[in-house]
Amino acid sequence: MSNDTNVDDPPEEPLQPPTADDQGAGESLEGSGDDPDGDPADVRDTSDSTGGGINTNDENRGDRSDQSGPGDGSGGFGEDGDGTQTDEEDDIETVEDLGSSVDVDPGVEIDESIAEDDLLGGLQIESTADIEVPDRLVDQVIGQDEARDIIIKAAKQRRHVMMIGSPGTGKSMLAKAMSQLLPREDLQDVLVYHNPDDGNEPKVRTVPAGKGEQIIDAHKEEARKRNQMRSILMWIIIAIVIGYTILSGASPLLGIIAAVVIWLFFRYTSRGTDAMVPNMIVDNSDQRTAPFEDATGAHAGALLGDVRHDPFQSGGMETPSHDRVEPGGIHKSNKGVLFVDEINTLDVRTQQKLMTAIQEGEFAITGQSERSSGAMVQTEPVPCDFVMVAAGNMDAMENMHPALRSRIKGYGYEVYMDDTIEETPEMRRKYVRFIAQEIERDGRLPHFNREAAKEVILEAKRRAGRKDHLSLLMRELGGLVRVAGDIARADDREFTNREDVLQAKDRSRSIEQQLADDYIERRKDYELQVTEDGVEGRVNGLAVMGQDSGIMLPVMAEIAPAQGPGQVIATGQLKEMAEESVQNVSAIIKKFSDVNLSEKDVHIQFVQAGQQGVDGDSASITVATAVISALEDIPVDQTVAMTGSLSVRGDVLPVGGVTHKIEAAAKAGCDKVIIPETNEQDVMIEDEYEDMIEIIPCSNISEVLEVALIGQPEKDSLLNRLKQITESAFDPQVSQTGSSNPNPQ
Ligand SMILES: Nc1ncnc2c1ncn2[C@@H]1O[C@H](COP(=O)(O)OP(=O)(O)OP(=O)(O)O)[C@@H](O)[C@H]1O
Repeated sequence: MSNDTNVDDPPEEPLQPPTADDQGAGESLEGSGDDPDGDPADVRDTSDSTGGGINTNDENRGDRSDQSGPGDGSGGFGEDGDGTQTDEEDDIETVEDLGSSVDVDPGVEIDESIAEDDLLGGLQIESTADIEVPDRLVDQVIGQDEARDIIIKAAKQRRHVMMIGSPGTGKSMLAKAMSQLLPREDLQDVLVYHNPDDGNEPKVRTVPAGKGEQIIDAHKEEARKRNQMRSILMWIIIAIVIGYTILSGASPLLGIIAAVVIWLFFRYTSRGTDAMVPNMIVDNSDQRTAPFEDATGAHAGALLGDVRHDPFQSGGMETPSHDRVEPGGIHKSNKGVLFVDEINTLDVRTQQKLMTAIQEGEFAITGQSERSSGAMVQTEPVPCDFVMVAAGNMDAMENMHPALRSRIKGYGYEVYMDDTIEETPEMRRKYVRFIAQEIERDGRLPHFNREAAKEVILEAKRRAGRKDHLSLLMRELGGLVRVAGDIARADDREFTNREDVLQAKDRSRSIEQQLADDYIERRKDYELQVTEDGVEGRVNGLAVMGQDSGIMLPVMAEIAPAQGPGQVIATGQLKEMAEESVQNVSAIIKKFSDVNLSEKDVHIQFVQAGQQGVDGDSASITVATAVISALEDIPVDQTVAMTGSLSVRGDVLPVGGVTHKIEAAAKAGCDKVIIPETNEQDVMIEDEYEDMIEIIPCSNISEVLEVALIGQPEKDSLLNRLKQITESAFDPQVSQTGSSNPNPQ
């Protein structure tokens, strides 16, 4: 390997491991500004022995073996907000130093005596403008302590991470934060050179970040000088030829033709000089942090690199192959973070290639389209020593290539993102800081006054759907902050106030919520809504659409003698759920009724429901009530709505989204709503609905029927029979001794 790099010659023997000499000044170019005679052809590197050289790819490959051992982190993280390293943070050595999740800045006064009950956690502020936003992204993350710790640890150890969880919980934010934690000094520029031996296999070289530009400039300057010299030479030759033609008395036309031929010759051959300028495919000169590449939904070319098609291909008009090389996300994220959301959407071949790239730490670039001239070209391996952060929901994990998953697992961490977090005064304070963060990020919104901030936190509580918890679906909460801020901004107000937040809540209704409201309106038009009368076999069920919209879905049941073996006949895609509900309730029916369900056809209809309306088995007490009502000919109170899951023993089990369901029942005009007793603590309905509806928690099916059925004495008789069987079912003594079973085997 030559020790001097002339700009005309790409470094040779690219795949030999560098010697100590190679790594030093030998093959490097220094900035032309330092060159005393200004000649780029002999520029030299003066940087230290590890930083300055043009690197062969083996240096990158060497890094990979380090990855298999634990604790091989390159350390050196701890940056200011711009991601640049600061001296005092260079001392940080343990994950714990970085891992402790920050509260609001210590300068803000906190009244601890009221913190417990105050929605702002005791913060003594006028508005969110008093809160300072931390510089580093990792410190801005609210909740997700485990994911945050793992990101910090993985950055130190250069491990891959898989984050699974709901959208908008901070997965890409954490991946970006990770790139700020990786050391910046490892960054490299990647240059692709023309290969004079094989035009279809361009050479690849890496240099420390920022050097690439100097090399390109030096090559361009050299090419410019050569072209200048050639031009002078050309004009001299043309002048001689024309002079000779004139002096020899030959036709001037002959002289002009000779001049044109000479000009064409020089022009044609000058292309070779331009081809010597390398193509910098990765330029990290301006990177203030390690690179972060979001390859979500990228096609193969964008992820793995590509070589552009050349329509001319030969005859001197073609673009040299090294100039047509385009890097992929895997190359641009070299020494940084490659973030891929919904990784299962990448096709299998691309996932396999990604796996190879992870394993090798380098990946040659070739044309991705088989019919393109780019497919003929394949570069030497290009470094792609990235840390991958894969993200998605549970489907993404199940459907991703098993070998790729095992690679991430084997060389990294997996973490599940939380949807809610326990509400503590400190956490409420962080939510106030979140509002300040979102305002700062947007850059135009007015800050929130105390009351507005409280309303946002209240909404986070409501959206959590769980007692003493706050929702961590932060993107949606950020949306509320932005809409409220926009309302205040439109009025040119200094601060966003509570009314703005309330209005924003109404305006930022999700599509599902709008659809649900539309359903309710239409039901009213067609009189499908709540009536005062009792109806046999018809129960007002409740469901959730999307994440935050309740809807009332009546369920109707009809029992008819079966022609053959009895079956459950349900409409549409809810058949499975209906069958399960009937099976659950059949155990109870068998005990209190003489009717043999296996000789009956049970018809169930979810009135006007699409599949999206009902989730899991949350309608099973509704189906059970409808079936029992139809079976016993006892009408159901139509001013009652209900939600709850049912066990085979008749227990009412908890379900999700109770708050939204209760609100939907109130909007639809119901007077009472039955919910599982265990869900009582999760209820956080808006004040406006509180007086509209009575919430009745129930723990077993007889309590549900007690509320829902009307029409004595049939109801009393049914409840008596039911009581006997449920009491014996719940009697621990009976269960323990097994005496309820007359014939124990
Ligand atoms: N835990 C969090 N702390 C602070 N802000 C957050 C958090 N999660 C999300 N955000 C805010 O929401 C925005 C979107 O979050 P992000 O893109 O990280 O979500 P995601 O989980 O990657 O979602 P998706 O899977 O839909 O891409 C962030 O830019 C940030 O403003």
